[in-house]
Amino acid sequence: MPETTPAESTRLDQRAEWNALAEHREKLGDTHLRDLFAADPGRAGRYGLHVGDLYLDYSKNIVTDETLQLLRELATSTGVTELRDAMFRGDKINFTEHRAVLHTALRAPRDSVIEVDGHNVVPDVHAVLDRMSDFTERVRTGVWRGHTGKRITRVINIGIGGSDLGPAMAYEALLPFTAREIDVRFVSNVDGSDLHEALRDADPEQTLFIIASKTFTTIETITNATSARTWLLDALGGDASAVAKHFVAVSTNAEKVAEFGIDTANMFEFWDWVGGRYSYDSAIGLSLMIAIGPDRFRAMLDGFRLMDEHFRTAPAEANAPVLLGLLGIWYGDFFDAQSHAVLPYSHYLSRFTAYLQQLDMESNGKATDRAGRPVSWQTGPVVWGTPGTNGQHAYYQLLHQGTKMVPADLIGFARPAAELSPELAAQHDLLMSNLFAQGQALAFGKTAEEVAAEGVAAELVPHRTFHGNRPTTTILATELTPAVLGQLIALYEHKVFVQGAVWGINSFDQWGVELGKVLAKRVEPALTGGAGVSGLDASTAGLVARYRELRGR
Ligand SMILES: O=P(O)(O)OC[C@H]1O[C@H](O)[C@H](O)[C@@H](O)[C@@H]1O
Repeated sequence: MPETTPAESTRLDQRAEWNALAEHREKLGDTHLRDLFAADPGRAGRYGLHVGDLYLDYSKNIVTDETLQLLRELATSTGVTELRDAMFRGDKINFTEHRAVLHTALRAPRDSVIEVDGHNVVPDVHAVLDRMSDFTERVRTGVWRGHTGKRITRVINIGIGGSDLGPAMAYEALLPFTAREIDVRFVSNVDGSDLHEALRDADPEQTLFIIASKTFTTIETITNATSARTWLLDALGGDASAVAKHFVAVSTNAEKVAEFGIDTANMFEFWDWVGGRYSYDSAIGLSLMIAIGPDRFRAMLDGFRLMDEHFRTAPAEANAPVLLGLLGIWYGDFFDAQSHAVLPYSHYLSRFTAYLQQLDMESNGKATDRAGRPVSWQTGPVVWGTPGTNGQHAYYQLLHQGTKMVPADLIGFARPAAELSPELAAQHDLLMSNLFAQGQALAFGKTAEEVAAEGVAAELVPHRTFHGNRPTTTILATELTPAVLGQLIALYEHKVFVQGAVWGINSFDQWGVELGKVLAKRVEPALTGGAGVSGLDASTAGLVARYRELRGR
């Protein structure tokens, strides 16, 4: 595997392994999960996988042993293993930005050696983790105090995208493990209402802002951070030295942090080999660490590491990220599925799918292969979903009887969250019975004969029939702990990796977000009234003119 631009290679859809899958798909035709289960009593047991605290049941996927074998052959021929090893080794596989992709180094053991340009990055990772732990302890125990000597009771993380979604998701996920005396908030939107709500009942003397931005140039974050500083200084009598006690930064860009006015002694560093959407276990997780404490943060890192090791060492047939990645390719490219639903049966995972949207869609939403050619196959799916039972009473109708195939992951936990009362904990069985029932209904449906046998009027039978054959993978974990969350996130990180590798795209750049940013900069002066509207297309110019009129400008 070359370190920079990959050489021209056979196009994915011209590979023999791809064609073999296409033929196999044709032969499979309308084979129903009902037939697959009837023909193979051992299927459920065989298509199950234990990794750490997770159990994956993938038997409700429209696959046979042959399908899985052919998919693995595709993975082999497209060099997934080689690219994986190159990633773990620190090669610059993000070749459009000349960067290594080493989020796995963020959870590497202290004594391991991972080099980027001849420099071992592991001691740097642990030095920052140690500084984060020390700072966290000082905030949590009240040793770190605000400018006027009061304890910190509110932490506001200001960041967006990868500098927001990870800690915000994990904070929700691990709420039962958080120190409730510190209220942690996340502000991302440049809509002033977001910061307004976080500040509404905040005491400036007791508020700590974490300005989280890899580049420290992101307009939304810098704008919100500037407003937050004004709010603080206005409240504390304009003494600029107050900033040092109320603002810390998380970034790769010390120069910009200093320029903003935050002392780099109060900066927690990470590095360009950590992609934004892969960064929440770096210093970007500082807000989370303050919420759950350093020990639980490290337990979460252990969970990530467990999955890293599994991905690095398990054979393809028993490798969970490989398996999930290949199943997604199977549906996207051979069944024309356009989306993938992630449906957690846990209230605490309410932001989980939003987090995965960036992880997956920013990574694999690409249409140019690594050799610079347009792809002629499907790449990343639209990822969507919300917590389980709520979705059942909203959009599951389409999952069951709509015209689209939506493969789904159903995620559930054997034990309820630790702090529930016995009465509320007892509701867990009902929650989980819904998860199991949905997987069953989606896979097996209900035939017209079965409906008719229940005495349903003939004209209603077609309406009440469920075709079934809608694939799901069930991920069952013991309990939503920090370690389990780490395992789950790393599972999806590596799944996304496998898919990008097979599709032959660079999963680690994100040029697609640039154009809108550039245009926004061009449009803004026209909105505020100073500049004319020249250079805009007719539709946009019309909208701008209308906006100005409505604002009385
Ligand atoms: O952390 P920052 O540099 O502020 O970037 C925040 C986000 O903005 C960008 O638009 C990227 O698309 C994201 O990948 C990134 O996570």
